[in-house]
Amino acid sequence: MSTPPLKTSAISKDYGQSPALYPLDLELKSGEIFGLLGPNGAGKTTLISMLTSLIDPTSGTASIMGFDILKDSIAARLNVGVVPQEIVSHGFFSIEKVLNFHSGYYGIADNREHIKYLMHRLSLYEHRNKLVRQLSGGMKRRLLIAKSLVHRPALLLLDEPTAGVDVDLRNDLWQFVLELNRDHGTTVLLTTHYIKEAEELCHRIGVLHLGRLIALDDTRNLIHQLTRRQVQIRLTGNIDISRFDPAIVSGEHELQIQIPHGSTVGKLISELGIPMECMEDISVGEGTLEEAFVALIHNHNGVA
Ligand SMILES: Nc1ncnc2c1ncn2[C@@H]1O[C@H](COP(=O)(O)OP(=O)(O)OP(=O)(O)O)[C@@H](O)[C@H]1O
Repeated sequence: MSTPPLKTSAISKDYGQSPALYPLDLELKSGEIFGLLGPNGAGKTTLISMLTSLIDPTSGTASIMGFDILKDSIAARLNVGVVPQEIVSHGFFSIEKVLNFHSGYYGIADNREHIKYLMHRLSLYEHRNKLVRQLSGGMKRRLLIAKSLVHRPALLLLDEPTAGVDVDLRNDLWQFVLELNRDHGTTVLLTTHYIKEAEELCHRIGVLHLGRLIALDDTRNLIHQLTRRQVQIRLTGNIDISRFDPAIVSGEHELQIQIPHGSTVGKLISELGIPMECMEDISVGEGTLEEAFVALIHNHNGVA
C-alpha cells in the first residue's frame, strides 16, 4: 500500500477553554481532492495550522507523506504546500522576487522555469514586477497559491482559498486545482464555505462541527444518505387532484414528492396510479451537498 499523503493520529488542540479540535484520526488517499467542511469555528483552520507547524498539537500527531510533523518536521514541510486563510504581506517585494525567495527557502537554487509556469498559469506573469503592496486582493491570493507550489508539494492544503474572490477568479482557481490534481497527482485538502464548489470538486468530504468529525464519506454517498430526490409532477386538468394525499399536493395541478435515492420515478408514478396522458411534465431534483450539510448540522444541533 502506498504511503498516505496525510494521516492524523488522534491529533487534538485545546486553546484553554473548550477543545477546538477533539482527537482526530483522518487519512487522505493519494491523489484525491478532499473537502473539509464545517461551520465557523468548527476547527478547520486549527487542524491546518497544526499540520503546517504554525501551532503545536495539544496531543497526538500527524504525518505528511510518511514524515511525522513533530519528529521529522522539515521533511514533512518539504512535502506540503499551504495556502493560508489570511493574506500575508511581503509589501516591498515584487511577485517574482517573492517566488524566488520562497524557492530558496526550500533549497531550490534555480526555479525559474517552474516559477514562470506558475506565474503564467495564475495570470500573474504580466504583473511579475509589481510590488506585493500594489496588488489587488485577488492577485495576492493567486500569489499565495503560487508560493505554496514553488516546491512542487505532493500535498496541497487550501484554507478557504476563494473567500472574497470574484466568481471568474474562483472558477479559474478551481480549474487550476483540478489540473494540479489530474496532471501532477497532487493530493488536495481544501476548506471552503462554498459548498456547491466542494460538491463539484471533491472526491470525499469530511464535516467538522464543534471540533469533532461528524461525517466522512464519498461526496455522492454523503448526499445520498442525507437527502432525498424531489419529484415534481405537473398534471393536466383532466385528473381530479383531490384523489391524492394533501401532503403531496402543491398548487392546483402539481404534486411534490420526496423519494429516497435508489427509488425510481417509474415506481412512484405506478404507485400513485397516474395515467400517462394526465402528466404534463415531470422534473426530478437530486439532493445537493449543501442540503446534506445543512441536514447534518441540524441533526447534530438537535434541530428536527
Ligand atoms: N489562537 C486561538 N486562541 C484561542 N482560541 C482559538 C484560537 N484560534 C482559534 N480558536 C478557537 O478554536 C475554535 C476553532 O477555530 P478555527 O479557526 O479552527 O475554526 P474554523 O473551522 O477554521 O472556522 P472558520 O470557518 O470561521 O474559519 C473556535 O472556537 C475558535 O474561537
